Amino acid sequence: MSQQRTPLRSRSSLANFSTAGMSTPSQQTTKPRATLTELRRPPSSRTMRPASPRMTTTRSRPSSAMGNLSSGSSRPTTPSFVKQVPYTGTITVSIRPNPHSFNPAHSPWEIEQYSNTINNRSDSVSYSFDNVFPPESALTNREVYYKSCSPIVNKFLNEGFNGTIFAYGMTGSGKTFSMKGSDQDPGFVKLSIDDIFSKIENDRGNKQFSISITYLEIYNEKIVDLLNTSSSTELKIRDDPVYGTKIVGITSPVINSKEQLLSLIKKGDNNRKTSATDFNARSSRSHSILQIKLNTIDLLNSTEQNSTLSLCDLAGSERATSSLERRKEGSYINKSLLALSTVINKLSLSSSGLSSPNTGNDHIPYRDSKLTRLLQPALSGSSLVSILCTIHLGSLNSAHSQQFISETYNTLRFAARAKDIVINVNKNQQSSIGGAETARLIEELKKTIENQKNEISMLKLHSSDDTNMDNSVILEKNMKIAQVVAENQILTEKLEHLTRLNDLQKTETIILRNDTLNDLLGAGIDNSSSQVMMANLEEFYKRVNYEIDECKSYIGHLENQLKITHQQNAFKNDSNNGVKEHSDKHMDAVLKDQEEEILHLKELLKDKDHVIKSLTKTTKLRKLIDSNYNDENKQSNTINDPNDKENLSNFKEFNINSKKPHVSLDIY
Ligand SMILES: Nc1ncnc2c1ncn2[C@@H]1O[C@H](COP(=O)(O)OP(=O)(O)OP(=O)(O)O)[C@@H](O)[C@H]1O
Repeated sequence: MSQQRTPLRSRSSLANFSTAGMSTPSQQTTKPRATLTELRRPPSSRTMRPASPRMTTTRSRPSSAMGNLSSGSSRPTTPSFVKQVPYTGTITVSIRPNPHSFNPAHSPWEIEQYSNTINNRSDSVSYSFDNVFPPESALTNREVYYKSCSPIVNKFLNEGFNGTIFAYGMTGSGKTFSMKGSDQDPGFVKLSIDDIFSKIENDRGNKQFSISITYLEIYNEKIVDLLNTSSSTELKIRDDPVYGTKIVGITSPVINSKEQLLSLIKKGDNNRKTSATDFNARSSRSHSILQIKLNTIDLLNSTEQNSTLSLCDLAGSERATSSLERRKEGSYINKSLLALSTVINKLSLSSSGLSSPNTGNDHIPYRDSKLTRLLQPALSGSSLVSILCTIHLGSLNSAHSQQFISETYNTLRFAARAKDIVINVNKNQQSSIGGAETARLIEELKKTIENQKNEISMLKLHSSDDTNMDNSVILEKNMKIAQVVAENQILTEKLEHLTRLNDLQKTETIILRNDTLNDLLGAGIDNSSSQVMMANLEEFYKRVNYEIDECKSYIGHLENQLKITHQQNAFKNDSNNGVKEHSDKHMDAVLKDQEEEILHLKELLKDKDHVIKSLTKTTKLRKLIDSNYNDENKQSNTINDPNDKENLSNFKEFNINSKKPHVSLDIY
């Protein structure tokens, strides 16, 4: 990717600006707490649709609105994009058999490609999906990607939709083969990155793009940052109004080039836990999620849009294996896949109108596993989704035949339920650069808080029903409630903070800040613009100082809150010994959250200090260059007075020769 860019005029956060705008070397940045621009969109809701006929012997399903690119399919298409927003339709579901475990003479399964159907000969059960690929080794990942994923990647790139692609299936069935691929046959990750960068290349005249990524794995129910495995602290999931959920403290490097992105992913892949199992010599023992966050600035109509593409390679379901460690991993894997299956089942019932809202049965247990919690935004309507289900067609006389048949049935049932889910996806809002969005952001934050409160009530309702449950289950449920309450408390704090910022003058300050900064950095280097630049710089200092004051006051507010929580904690421990243990854990979680918030804010302040220092240095440099070039009478290498000598030493300090610098701002 070329480094030549016109100045960025966006309301990106200061922390982002300092890594991108200042063209520092590629950094692994941990994002600070949400800034104004980060607070964008709460997850949107699912819609109900009329009941679809449940499984009989033959399932004929509507295709997803992403369009079926295969020829010959006669199935109707579900409603597609109506005037761009929202998207109402089904999840794209595709089936891909592993060619190595297929014996056509003995397999109970047969595939009808023209109708995208897979049938079991022994019991005449038949399933239809958006795509059912043939079990051929010659079928490339590119062909599968083109039919099952590229419509979603295109919507992600061109229309600002979030996209989620995940591979699900039994161990050894071909998930990693499809997602990761090989040098000869690149997988979905590489193919979507190719699409992203060719889009950037094509649109570089009219649009500016910035990309950041996160790459994590869920191993034994713990989230591991694949781009920074040195940290021993467990990463936590939080609700987030922009992306639905977010991981606190995960590294999120800004991407400078395709090569850098691919090498980061390679690094992450190498950090992933893999081991040999009974079915796969290099089995993934974790679920991995790669998120590519794209910020697009349309220079023609001065709008900005954010969208996220999530690529997930799930671990495979499996039966008990001989190794103790593999068994332990396997039980975590199976538990989280069961949670995913339950979520999919409930969403499918809800979409079919078969669950009753009043009984509380439509409560979707996203919090039962880290996997479902992370996929929650996607499955609850903030993302277009494509699921690739990989299967073993097997053969009746193979050693693993029974396991293959039952796992393939499980996978197909999962796929069939997923196909029943109707999602109503809003594309991410385009925001005008320079327009005040605070009021809308506040509304969205309020909605998220309200949704959380409903979830808390729902969870409480369920706990009060559970009179026959044993103590450990009740405790676990209570912990879940405490967790949501803690998250809710933090979002409420954030809302208060944002509301305080919503004073018109303060909002303008935030907007102007980035414009000023851009003017400052994007200014030419003649004398008059240098003066403008100096004036801007002074203005900028004032504003940053104002924000620092705001941050300090917020830190003070949080510290106060912390004190109150400490006091309440002490009081509760005195007065309520019966629930002391649980109360302790809950309070600890709240305290830890608040301490993290303070830490983040302090980091933000540090970032700002850093930006001020960099700007001071830049200004000094510009002054030097201006004075050197604008003095036409001066001989280029003659040093006559003390100021010139000082200038020379300053040039040395900056390690430059006295040539006019080329001013360019890169956003990645
Ligand atoms: N469509 C395919 N064409 C050719 N080879 C395949 C295909 N699918 C899978 N394989 C091969 O099968 C083996 C297992 O595949 P892979 O590792 O992708 O399985 P997996 O589903 O990711 O398993 P796990 O859940 O254990 O990680 C690999 O050797 C892979 O190369």
